[in-house]
Amino acid sequence: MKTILTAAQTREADRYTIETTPIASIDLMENASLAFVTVFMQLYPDKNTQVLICCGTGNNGGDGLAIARLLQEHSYDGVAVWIARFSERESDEFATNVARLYNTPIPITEFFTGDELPAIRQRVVIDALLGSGLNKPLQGDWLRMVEHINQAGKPIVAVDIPTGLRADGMLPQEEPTIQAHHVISFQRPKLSFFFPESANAVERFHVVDIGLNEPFIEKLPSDFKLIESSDIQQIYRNRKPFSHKGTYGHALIIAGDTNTLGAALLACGACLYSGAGLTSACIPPTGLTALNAHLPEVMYCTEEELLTMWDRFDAIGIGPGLGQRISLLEDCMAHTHKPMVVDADALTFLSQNKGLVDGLPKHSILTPHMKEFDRLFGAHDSWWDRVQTAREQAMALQLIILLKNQYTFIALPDGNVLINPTGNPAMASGGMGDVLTGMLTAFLAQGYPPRDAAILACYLHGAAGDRLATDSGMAVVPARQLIQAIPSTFGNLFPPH
Ligand SMILES: NC(=O)C1=CN([C@@H]2O[C@H](COP(=O)(O)OP(=O)(O)OC[C@H]3O[C@@H](n4cnc5c(N)ncnc54)[C@H](O)[C@@H]3O)[C@@H](O)[C@H]2O)[C@@H](O)CC1
Ligand SMILES: Nc1ncnc2c1ncn2[C@@H]1O[C@H](COP(=O)(O)OP(=O)(O)O)[C@@H](O)[C@H]1O
Ligand SMILES: [K+]
Repeated sequence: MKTILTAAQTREADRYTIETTPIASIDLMENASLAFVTVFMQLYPDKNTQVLICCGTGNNGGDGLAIARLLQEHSYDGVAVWIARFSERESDEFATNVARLYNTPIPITEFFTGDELPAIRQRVVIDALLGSGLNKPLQGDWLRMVEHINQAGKPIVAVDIPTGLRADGMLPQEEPTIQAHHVISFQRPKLSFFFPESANAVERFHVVDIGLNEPFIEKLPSDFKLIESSDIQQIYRNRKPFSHKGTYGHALIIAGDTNTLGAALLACGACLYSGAGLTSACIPPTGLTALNAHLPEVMYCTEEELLTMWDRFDAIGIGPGLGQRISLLEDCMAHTHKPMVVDADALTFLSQNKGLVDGLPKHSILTPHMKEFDRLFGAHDSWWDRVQTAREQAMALQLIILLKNQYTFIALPDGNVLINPTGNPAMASGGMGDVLTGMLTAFLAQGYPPRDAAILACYLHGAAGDRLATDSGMAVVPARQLIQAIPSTFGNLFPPH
């Protein structure tokens, strides 16, 4: 897992690296600029691309100047530089790089006001106006220049972070920023990239290593960690020789009502395809034919039968499409003490009966989307606040709160918040959450601790969606199809020995 840093912590890592390694600040800037240029050249390999680099006079601007020089050294001969001299202050590294740039043929235009800026004729703009040093909203000349650049309608590649976007903390919806098509961010993605409020500022981001001291960074106190594929490799256990269905646990899905049986079928299908040894479905009798037709591997269990069967199940997932059958949640809570997965209608029921939340088995996994979350824990104006609440509630209630979104936040009882990097907008359609519930239940049934089950399920759910969207070029990934891609996604990530 990678620790996500605040802007202040990035400065700390910067200072520590300079103090403890034989690297000067100006060389660190050169590293960062070279790392940027390496990715930029992959994005725009045509050396005839006309590039305008807009620089401030701090270190972000210093990066921009170095990038201009390096692009020119790599034979990009249509490079031009604008310098926004809206402040008296210049950083030392900026000053050094200006002097270096004046030794090249690159045209440099300096602006002392944001009024009457010339039209942008270049094909691509690099935004190096302000970086993580941002300390107030853009206004005046800065704002005019940022608006001018956005209005030019050219692809924008931001250095480190789009100008105007805060790296962390609350993101006011209406604050203007550069609207970047790509952001090439140094050492770590910024926390704000994972919040929906940054959608206009960041279309895609790339992260480059610039040589900051990694052991120091990993020791910095941070509540936020980004999940990586290596974490999945560590957690996942391949199926063993001589194993049998009993080895992989018995999962129970309590879901579906007469008109919402599909949700139950999706959750059961995902549970089956995620490797539970046995899957039972407690669905209404009217769904039996559909269950047998669609998922003959899954066993049917009536509400009456449940009364004598609770002990047989290794894990229970409850909620998708449960409708009127919601009293089953209380039965379930009365009879099982193992962590369970609570989703959809079961979450709504909890938000109407808040006293019940305390009675959930510790380390149970709640899977609210934004609206379900706010119904449970109160309205929030920003994702920053929502995630803070998730963290506090996960600790107070000793539950795992999986706050679903493009980047799902997994708030753990120990106060850590994990961010899942997989998944894409092709997955934004009904039933996708039911699939996640089935996957979570399957991993719990297989004996993964709840934290590991949450990480595995979120990561593989998104990875299966990414495989279909990216490798198979599907613009929309229906939940049913995602279920079928689960086994091959596993197989791809963990080839059998
Ligand atoms: N963190 C690192 O390890 C490295 C960072 N580098 C670069 O350094 C950048 C940070 O540089 P700086 O700290 O010099 O800051 P910036 O270049 O982001 O900003 C310069 C100055 O602008 C002023 N300012 C902030 N918000 C403003 C606003 N809304 N309107 C007008 N003025 C405003 C502040 O006084 C700030 O110090 C990073 O984003 C990155 O691009 C790289 O040079 C290499 C190493
Ligand atoms: N843009 C997106 N990128 C990645 N994942 C997404 C996106 N939109 C939705 N998802 C995933 O799909 C699921 C949607 O869950 P939910 O809203 O509960 O769906 P439903 O109730 O229809 O089953 C979540 O796991 C979420 O992370
Ligand atoms: K920038």
